[in-house]
Order: sequence, then C-alpha cells, then structure tokens
Amino acid sequence: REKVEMTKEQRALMKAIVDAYNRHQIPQDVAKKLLQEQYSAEENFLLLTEMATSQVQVLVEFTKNIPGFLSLDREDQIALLKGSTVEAMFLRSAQVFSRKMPNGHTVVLEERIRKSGIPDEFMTPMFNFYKSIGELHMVQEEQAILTAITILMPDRPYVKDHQAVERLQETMLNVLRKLCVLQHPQEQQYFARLLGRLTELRTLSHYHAEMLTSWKMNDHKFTPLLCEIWDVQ
Ligand SMILES: O=C(NC1CCCCC1)[C@H](C1CCCCC1)n1c(-c2ccc(-c3ccccc3)s2)nc2ccccc21
Repeated sequence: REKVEMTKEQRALMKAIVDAYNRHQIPQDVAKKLLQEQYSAEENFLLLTEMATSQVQVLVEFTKNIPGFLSLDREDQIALLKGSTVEAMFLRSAQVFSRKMPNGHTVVLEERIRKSGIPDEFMTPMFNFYKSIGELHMVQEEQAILTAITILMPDRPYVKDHQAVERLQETMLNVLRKLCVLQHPQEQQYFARLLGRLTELRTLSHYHAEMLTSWKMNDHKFTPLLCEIWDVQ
C-alpha cells in the first residue's frame, strides 16, 4: 500500500480547523451541571435553550474559520448554518457524552438525560447514536473536520451554488480520509464508518422539532433565534 501523506496545505487547513474548533468550546460544561443534580423538565428545557443559543454563536465563529466559507454567497452561508446547527448540536452532544469520565459518571449522565423531559420514543435512537460515536474513539482533529463537513453539506435547503459548497466539502473530505488512514491504520473502513455516522446524525436530527414541542412540560418558550434555528412555534 502506498504511503499516505498529507500535503503542506492539508496540514495547514487541518490546523486552522482544529484551532478554531478548540477555541470555540461551549463556555460552561453542561455535563458537569447535569452530573450535579437531576433538574426538572422545565429547568432542563431552559438549560438546553441556553446551551443551544451559545452553541449557535460558537458555530458561527467556528464556521468563519473554515477556509473558503466566507467567500461563499452570503445567503448560502446562512442556509448552510441554518441547515446544520441541529446536527452540530447532536454531534457535539455525542462527543460530550462519549468523553472519558470517571467511572459511573456516564451512567449517571445517561440517567439524567433519560429523565430530562425528552419524550421516551427518542431515547433509543439518540443513545444509539451517542454510543456509535463513542465507539469510534475519534481524535479531536477528526471531530473538528467532521463538524466542518457537516456544515458544508451541499444539499441543505435553499443552497443556490451547490458546486461551490461541494468543492469546499470535498477538500475537507480529502483531509479526513488521509487523517483516518494515519490515525486508524488497522481499520480499513474507518473513514467509511465515520461518514456513515453523518447519515445516522441526519436521521436523528430529523425529529428535533417534535422532541422539543413534546418535551414533558407545558408552554414551551423559545427565543426568536431558536424559533428560527429549530423550526418551532
Ligand atoms: O445540553 C445539551 N446538549 C448541548 C447542546 C449544545 C452543545 C453541547 C451539548 C443536552 C442536555 C440534555 C439533558 C437536558 C439539558 C440539555 N444534551 C443532549 C441533547 C438531547 C437532545 C438535544 C436536542 C438538541 C436540539 C434539538 C432537540 C433536542 S441535545 N445530549 C447530551 C449528551 C451529553 C450532555 C448533554 C446533552
């Protein structure tokens, strides 16, 4: 098998993405809060809306650092952000859930999420996704580039210049492919498995509006930003 090597440009691109990904972490650690105590459905809903609002801001900042993103058509930039925030939220949640924690913490965290107010029918697909992400043991470079690939999805609704987005995404996919070979030399199909998770992620995110409107509580209040992002109200 030929030696896989990243070009100088690819290494620079990856460094830019990873730095941006690490710079734009979520301010306070939601897992820590959830491990402290079991909140009511109302408190959890509020916590999610707060986390989601800061996650959207974080995502906008991260996206600005994706080389080429700011040269896309302005409306396409918005369409890509609007179309990917929920998936990015679940992807980041999966990474938070799969993070190495002291024994027993993951069990407690799962318990807290199961009792958070999210309707029961979404628990199995959600935790299946979280566990399938955890099993991949992604390195942070892979997490960062996978997030960029999720944002640069050409088939999001209302994207006009498909080609331009496809070109950017393809550049990212080439970097990810090489990274997977270098990081997981034993697993031939690791790259394919990673991309398979994006399909699972899209399916999971499909139910997000119903998850929110059937949260086990009365009058669900959303901020204007979240109404826009979450297709609710
Ligand atoms: O805070 C959270 N996630 C942050 C989002 C931004 C990025 C950091 C993570 C929530 C909490 C769940 C329990 C109740 C409070 C909120 N969370 C979820 C979600 C389940 C369903 C979710 C959703 C998203 C969009 C639309 C409809 C539903 S997110 N999975 C987690 C796994 C591990 C730690 C937290 C986790």
